[in-house]
Amino acid sequence: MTFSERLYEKLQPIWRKNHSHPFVQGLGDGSLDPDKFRFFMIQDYLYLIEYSKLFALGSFKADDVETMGIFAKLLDSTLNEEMSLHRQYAAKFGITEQELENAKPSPTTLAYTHYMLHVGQNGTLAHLVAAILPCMWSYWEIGKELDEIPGASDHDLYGEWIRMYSSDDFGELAQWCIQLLDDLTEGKPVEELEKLEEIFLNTTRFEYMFWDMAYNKGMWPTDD
Ligand SMILES: Cc1ncc(CO)c(N)n1
Repeated sequence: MTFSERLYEKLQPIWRKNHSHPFVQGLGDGSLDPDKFRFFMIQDYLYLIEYSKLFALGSFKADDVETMGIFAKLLDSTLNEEMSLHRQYAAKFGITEQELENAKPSPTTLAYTHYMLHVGQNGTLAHLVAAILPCMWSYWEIGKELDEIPGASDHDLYGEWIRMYSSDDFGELAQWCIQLLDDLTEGKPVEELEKLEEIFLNTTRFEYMFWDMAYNKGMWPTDD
């Protein structure tokens, strides 16, 4: 069993919670309140700005030019392809680019991105990959699962999101990252694997918190 297979098997209970969250279920059956989706896409835009910096860090930490190049491709595809989806949705919701740039992160967006950046800046390349992998892997899995629902990927509001995350292009990047984690953990001592598993678990948990934050439009409880 590879390290990624071990992680996937062990964390299935949390992954199933993510997949069955009412926000995700609402994307699939089209019942999601558009206002919740609007909140989600703004927070996700802010999230991806910070998340993309991890790919720049990955390129810096990589030991070979090929891996550097793929992290550079991940940086480009996130900033210029994945986030173009958010800019298009923002336009649909009448949100200007200025509003998008001026939006403020929720506590969950702040905690999730800062956790990944902390791990990415202070850890090894394997730590960085363990931190970023639940993000792309779980969205690819969720995208494929929703795409199986008849008509879901044709929904006038949520269809484009489902098509993006169920696409072969997005899946290829997720699969590359899965393979990279397995390559980086080959022959590693059990203590190192346990540390990587903890990082992967934490960002898997943050994925659930992000769905929940979006569904409840959770901002700072102390603010009006
Ligand atoms: C919170 C979150 N997780 C994963 C992805 C996939 O890139 C995303 N866009 N946002």
